[in-house]
Amino acid sequence: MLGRSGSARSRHVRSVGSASETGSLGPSSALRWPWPGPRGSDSDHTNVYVQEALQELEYPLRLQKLLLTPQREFHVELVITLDSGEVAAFNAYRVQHDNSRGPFKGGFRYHPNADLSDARSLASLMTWKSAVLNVPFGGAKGGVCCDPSQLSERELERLTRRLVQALKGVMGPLVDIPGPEISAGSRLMSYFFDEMSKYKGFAPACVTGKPLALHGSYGREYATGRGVVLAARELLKAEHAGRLAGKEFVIQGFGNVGSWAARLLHMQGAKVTAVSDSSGGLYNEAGLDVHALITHMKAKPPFGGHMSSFPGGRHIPLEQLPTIPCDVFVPAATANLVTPEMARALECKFVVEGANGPTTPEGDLVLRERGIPILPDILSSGGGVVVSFFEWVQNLQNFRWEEEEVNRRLDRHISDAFAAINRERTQRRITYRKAAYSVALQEVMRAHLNRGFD
Ligand SMILES: NC(=O)C1=CN([C@@H]2O[C@H](COP(=O)(O)OP(=O)(O)OC[C@H]3O[C@@H](n4cnc5c(N)ncnc54)[C@H](O)[C@@H]3O)[C@@H](O)[C@H]2O)C=CC1
Ligand SMILES: O=C(O)CCC(=O)C(=O)O
Repeated sequence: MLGRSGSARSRHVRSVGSASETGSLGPSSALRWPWPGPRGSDSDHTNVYVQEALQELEYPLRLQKLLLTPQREFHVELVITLDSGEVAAFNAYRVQHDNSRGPFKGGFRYHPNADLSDARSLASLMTWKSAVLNVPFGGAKGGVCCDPSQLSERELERLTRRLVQALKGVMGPLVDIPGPEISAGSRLMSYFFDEMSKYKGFAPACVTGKPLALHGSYGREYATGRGVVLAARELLKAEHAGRLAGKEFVIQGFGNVGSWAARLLHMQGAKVTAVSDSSGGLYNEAGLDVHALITHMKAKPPFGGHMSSFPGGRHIPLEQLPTIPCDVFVPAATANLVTPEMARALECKFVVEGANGPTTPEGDLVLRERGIPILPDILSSGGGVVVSFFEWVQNLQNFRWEEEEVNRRLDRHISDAFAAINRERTQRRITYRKAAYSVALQEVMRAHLNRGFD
């Protein structure tokens, strides 16, 4: 019953061209503990947390391996003609980690550092995120290794169409559904949908995060930021720390997730005293006027477009951000920024993770030792995938829900997930992160066991 390491869970890596499914995971006798991750990758922080939670769940080693390794991996080369007429090749990756609970789901990020090792860790994270938030998806993640700031809109479009052409055989509404991620917003999702439609017919459910005008859902654009706010609300309640109104927040990262979280917190009466983006930070002890800041950031230079020219706050260096006293620190930029050094510098009462993997395992340990509770990414950065699920459901039904309906249901998913994690945490006297992984692992394992292995 347990020995299915060969046929169903195959791994496949290709260097160029379109993807197909072949290959084998190798003999199960090669199992070791602790499992080092595929090809011994040491940058897989998700597996550190998975292994920690697994230690107390007493699953047989062979089943543990299912959870620690991706089901399939694809590496393709995308060749496009640049606007200059030159030809350029870009590497792209898709890792499909687990689909026992539903189709693979997760974004494609366009980033100069996108690589296979990152995609593995993030695909696994998506499996646990979907499970803990009770959406019927598995986990996947992709990356296109490029610097989007150096590519024109037309070049990004060509790259996205090439991506679909390379991976169309292993994606689709009931197989693997991408969504937005770093530097990949609704515009690129539209190209993905349009290109996929050439091969699959009308199938808006093949990708989420599309614009409203093209079968997107109300509420998806701000869903991840909204999820952060809802998760913070539940945390404060559970910790007897009161309500959001009046609380001080410091937010690292001012892109889709950070800026929406800031805006929604501001609307709820919380005080966002400091924010940062990759260029630097901004601080106002009395609370930043978040709406004015967003308007300023959207304006074109010389009237705006940059944090440092915003008149409503003091410009601070990036390293000063964590030292600003606050109730809640929200890392919403990129992975691994909360290192042990930053964890020691933080002057907050709570951390609510808005980014994927913002805290290194070593940073996590420092915060634990300091007694600062952390709400983990698999819960608090999950608003996006929850509303992506709603978008997928609406697309399959060819129907659109009202915005209030979307937001009400998102609130329910986040608060139910928080309650399940908090029960596990208090019963077993463990951290929020360990409790979240424990709940997620049990969900996924139940699915595996119910589906069987023959
Ligand atoms: N967009 C979405 O729906 C979802 C995003 N996430 C995660 O949230 C995080 C942010 O994603 P998005 O907001 O979509 O990306 P984005 O590209 O819109 O924004 C990223 C922001 O982080 C800033 N940043 C980069 N390095 C920084 C540093 N060292 N210090 C301070 N700020 C820095 C950038 O300047 C930018 O403001 C990522 O980890 C992503 O994986 C997670 C779930 C869904
Ligand atoms: O909506 C989606 O599928 C993207 C979500 C995602 O990649 C994430 O939550 O990290």
